[in-house]
Amino acid sequence: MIEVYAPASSGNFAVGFDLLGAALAPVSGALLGDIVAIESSNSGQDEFICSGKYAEKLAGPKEDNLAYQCLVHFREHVSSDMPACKLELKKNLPVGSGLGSSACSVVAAFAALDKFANTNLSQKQLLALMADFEEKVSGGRHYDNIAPCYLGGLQLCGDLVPNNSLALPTDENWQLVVAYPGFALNTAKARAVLPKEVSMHTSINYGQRLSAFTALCFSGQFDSAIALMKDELAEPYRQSLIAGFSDAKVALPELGAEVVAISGAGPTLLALTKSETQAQAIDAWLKENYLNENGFSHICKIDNRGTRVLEKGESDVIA
Ligand SMILES: Nc1ncnc2c1ncn2[C@@H]1O[C@H](COP(=O)(O)OP(=O)(O)O)[C@@H](O)[C@H]1O
Ligand SMILES: N[C@@H](CCOP(=O)(O)O)C(=O)O
Repeated sequence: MIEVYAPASSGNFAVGFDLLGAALAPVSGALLGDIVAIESSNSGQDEFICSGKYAEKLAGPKEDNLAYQCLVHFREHVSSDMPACKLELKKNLPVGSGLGSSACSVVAAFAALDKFANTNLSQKQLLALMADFEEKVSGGRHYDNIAPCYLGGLQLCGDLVPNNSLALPTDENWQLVVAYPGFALNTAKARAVLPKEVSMHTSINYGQRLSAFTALCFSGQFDSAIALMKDELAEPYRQSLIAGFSDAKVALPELGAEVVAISGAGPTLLALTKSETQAQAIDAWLKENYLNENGFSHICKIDNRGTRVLEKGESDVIA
């Protein structure tokens, strides 16, 4: 049996709407992401199981589940002679969270199928397959969850980027606090509130911020880079969809947060600081003030490993 883990990711990373995203690893060492287990099927037919903490949100027909759709697509279009398999999605991320939940299932499923069938697809082929599925559910073609989820790190990604993704250097001191408030916000819905067009001024600001952020990361000037982490494209239109976000945006800088942003399309909040003590204070404030009984908050670092095959026993500690 092969078990493939795909980490949660934070799309946009404040400064790169649809073009920048980071993979996340809780400092506790626990896994925050979906797992796909795949093995040969004894029945001679493909089998699908969805388990895990958030499986009940995907309790409908298996045909509605992205991981099952990946299996069907892979057999029809990539490897028709692949042996019959039993594929289990362990759904450990909440759906509609802003942590790249749909990307996580898609990436884990395709990576597991590629390994099981020994198809050895290239990075470009896999990312293209993954982006097709992300596009179907979210209402826009964006790589800012699938690329970091698959490759790890902080990725600048898009159709015009060579191989669709380029890893940026990051500061080892970054502490990323991600707080999921416990309710869902559908990505397609959060994209529908965005303006279809933006002004020349806004476009130029966006280009400046993202290009300067990228150049500063490459020259190791991380403090200047994070000073540019501002989202003028999506946050102004989305913040009213996220109860508590505006209050957190005011409160968290007083606790040392250098950036407070919406993670992906929300409702997860992303806060960045360089101090462990401040990260703990931010995490405590969010637990007290931002979450309902279904929410969670984790202090994370950037996950530089991305999607990977788990060793035996490694899947035991789920965040
Ligand atoms: N395995 C899966 N993981 C996540 N979402 C799935 C999965 N299978 C189907 N879906 C559907 O895809 C949609 C994903 O919603 P979206 O808001 O894009 O999630 P997220 O922002 O967490 O990626 C939901 O309608 C959900 O029911
Ligand atoms: N760039 C996308 C990111 C969506 O991330 P998700 O985790 O909410 O699916 C957007 O902002 O719409």
